[in-house]
Amino acid sequence: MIAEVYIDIPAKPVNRPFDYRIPDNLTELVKPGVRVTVPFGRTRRLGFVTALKEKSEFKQLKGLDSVEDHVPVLTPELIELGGWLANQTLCSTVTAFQAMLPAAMKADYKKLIVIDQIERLLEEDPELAAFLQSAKQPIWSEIIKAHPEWAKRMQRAIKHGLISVQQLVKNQAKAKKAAAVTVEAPRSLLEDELNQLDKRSHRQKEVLEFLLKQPDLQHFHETIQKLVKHGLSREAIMKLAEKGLLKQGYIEQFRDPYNRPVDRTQPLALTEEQAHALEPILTAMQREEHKVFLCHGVTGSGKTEIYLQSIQRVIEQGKQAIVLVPEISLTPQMVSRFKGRFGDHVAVMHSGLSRGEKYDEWRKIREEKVQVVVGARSAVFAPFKKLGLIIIDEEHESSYKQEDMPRYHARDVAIHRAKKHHCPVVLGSATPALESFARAQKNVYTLLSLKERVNHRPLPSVHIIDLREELREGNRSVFSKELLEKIKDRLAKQEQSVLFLNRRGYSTFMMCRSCGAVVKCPHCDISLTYHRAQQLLKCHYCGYEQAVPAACPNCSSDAMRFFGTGTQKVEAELNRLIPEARVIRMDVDTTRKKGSHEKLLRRFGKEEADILLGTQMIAKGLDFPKVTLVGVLAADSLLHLPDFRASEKTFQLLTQVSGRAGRHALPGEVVIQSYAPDHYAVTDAAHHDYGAFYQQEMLLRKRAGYPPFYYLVLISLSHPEPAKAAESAERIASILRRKLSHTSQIYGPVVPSVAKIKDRYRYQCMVKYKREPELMPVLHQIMQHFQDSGKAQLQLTVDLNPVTLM
Ligand SMILES: Nc1ncnc2c1ncn2[C@@H]1O[C@H](COP(=O)(O)OP(=O)(O)OP(=O)(O)O)[C@@H](O)[C@H]1O
Ligand SMILES: [Zn+2]
Ligand SMILES: [Zn+2]
Repeated sequence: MIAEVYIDIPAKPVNRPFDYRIPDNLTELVKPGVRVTVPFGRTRRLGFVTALKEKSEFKQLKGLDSVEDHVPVLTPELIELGGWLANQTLCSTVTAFQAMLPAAMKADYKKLIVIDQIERLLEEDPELAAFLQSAKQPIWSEIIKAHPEWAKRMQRAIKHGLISVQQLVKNQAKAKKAAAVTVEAPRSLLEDELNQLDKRSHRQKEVLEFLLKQPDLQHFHETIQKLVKHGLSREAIMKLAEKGLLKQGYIEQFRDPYNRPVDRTQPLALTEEQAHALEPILTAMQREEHKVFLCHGVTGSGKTEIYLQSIQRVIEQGKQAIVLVPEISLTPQMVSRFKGRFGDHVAVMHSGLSRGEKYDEWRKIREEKVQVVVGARSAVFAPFKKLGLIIIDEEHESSYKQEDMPRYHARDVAIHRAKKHHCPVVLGSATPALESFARAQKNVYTLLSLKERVNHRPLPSVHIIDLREELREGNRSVFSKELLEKIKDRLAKQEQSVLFLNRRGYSTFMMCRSCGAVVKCPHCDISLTYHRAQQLLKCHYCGYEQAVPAACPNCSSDAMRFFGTGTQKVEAELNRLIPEARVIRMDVDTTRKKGSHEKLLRRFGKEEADILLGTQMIAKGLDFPKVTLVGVLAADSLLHLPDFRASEKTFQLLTQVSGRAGRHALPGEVVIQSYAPDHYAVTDAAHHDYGAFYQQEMLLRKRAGYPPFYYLVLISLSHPEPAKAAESAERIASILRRKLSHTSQIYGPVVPSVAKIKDRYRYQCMVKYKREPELMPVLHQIMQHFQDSGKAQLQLTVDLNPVTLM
């Protein structure tokens, strides 16, 4: 038999399978979807088997080395999906496969040292020989780490042909195992032993007595750790094992990242609007019909309950469900809503988990130990075999688009998978992406609307404050008089406030007041950010850091000042203005440590603070009953980004943040401070008017020729030499102009707003099109050409439907 294998070659993607002969002893084990180790060139690499066949067109085939998985890690559906993904996003198939699996499954390439001439080695370097012989698996990098001085000696031994180096492909994916015991002997033998033991062996007696009380002795299988917890003696257990009554073995264990009690919840009686929205979803599931629903419901309208009740039905059908949630709203609060309803049927996947934890959650899915996964973007690849439903909450979130290879959008993958499984997709949001709402308008998606909050709770009333006015009246604080009054009022009433600022750090950048120069990163064309805690200026692209300069690097003036407002500065000002208020600050800096995010929110939930001050990460998913005031400190911080989605993002953010207020019995109020108080993104958000915003924004997009009226492709390249970068960019633009139809518009090449990153000069070309049958073939050609022509220095990326143009 012959296996087709996609090989993990990072440098130069080879986008086709290679044929390998399957040795006789492995025929049973090699199946489509397993990972294998194969010889490739002079090395060994990991690969994915995608198909088996009888014959190959090639003659001299190499054989497979070994098989890494007992159970295929890719299902037939995922193998197909990988091919589709590679084609859609112009990446190699292996890259697509890797994106679908937890990181622990990536190969770990190591160099193993093998002794070839032991006698001569013993003579020449007895110390090294002894060491290598005693090591279980002598790995080059590990030895060098422990004994750097041995590098020379090992190199000499290699030169003399005494030892050699072999490429070893290590499988990082390991299940955690715990020592366990089973009962080997029949009940009668245990009883005999119990009677024979003398007094001094009372610890062994305890173990036997415990075992004899077990109802199903034959299938008894328990970890030693658990038995010891029951008060039994480890030594006694071992003694009984030595006697052959018990047998030692292992139990595979799942690390449980959410190992904490959750209160079980019951389905709520639905409101009329909820029932209306749920019904068509259930019908589609019943009929095994693929449909995409757009559930547009105002904040607090109870979308989550609709998700929960449709998942309930999925489980009853014996099928499985995927729930995608944006990374930052994958809070413990969110997770416990699903765990509370479905308990152990839920796996959770997000970036906060360790490698091992992620791998274990993935295995629970693969081994069908759970029916539901709640996770961030990549959970869309959960290897369920009988998908009954895919839900994407906050479907407008830009984090559903992956920003590196493969550049996929989770929405597209979800719809592709759901088609294969004949099941519905539910996209939910209070502020759907313009593209999605437009599709619903055209009946490509089915619109489900929830116009009211649960139990007719009012949406919060919103006040817009004109910051220019405040400044004219001499108020230089980041707080308008009105907002400050309202915060004090909540404090008096013992209610809570949430303050939102779309920035991080103490101040964003450093500028010279004398000449206007901004301190920039020497490797990237971007201003450095001041980090107060370390007193450093840092680059957010490449990590470069430097001390704060005393004088302007441009004109030597000492008038260097920090500009911009960050959460730290606001916190300091709050402490000054309202010293009695207890403030929790949540931003990248205070939530860096694992679990700190959760801890801060728990404290706020327990009312240990009056004010929650934070960045984006507090904009979503939070649901605290005592929050009656939300303040947005600078609504326009997003509005002026060079991005055609700037207004849409501003509208979405303002609506989401406002939605945190008055979600329970107490009515809520929102204060939006802005330098552009008349901008429709601000006023429409204040009026909770998605419809008006949609109309206005669609008009502008149509005029400017942006999505959803046109599709975009962004082709970006970078090169260490500016001239080479420019030349390649010109070539690409001219290929596009020559080969695409004249209905498509080609822009560029242009230098993007960040002109240089990590000492590489950047160029971009953009294609706008409505229908372009030649697009994919031409893009594939361009990728192929620039990869093959040995231009190793050139980096080229193609981004279809980019979420940002920066
Ligand atoms: N049928 C119901 N009866 C009573 N309470 C409900 C019902 N449905 C939802 N709720 C409650 O209403 C609140 C808001 O619901 P939920 O968080 O699901 O809204 P949402 O639409 O997801 O909001 P957002 O878009 O702001 O996240 C929650 O506290 C939830 O428990
Ligand atoms: Zn200067
Ligand atoms: Zn940099």
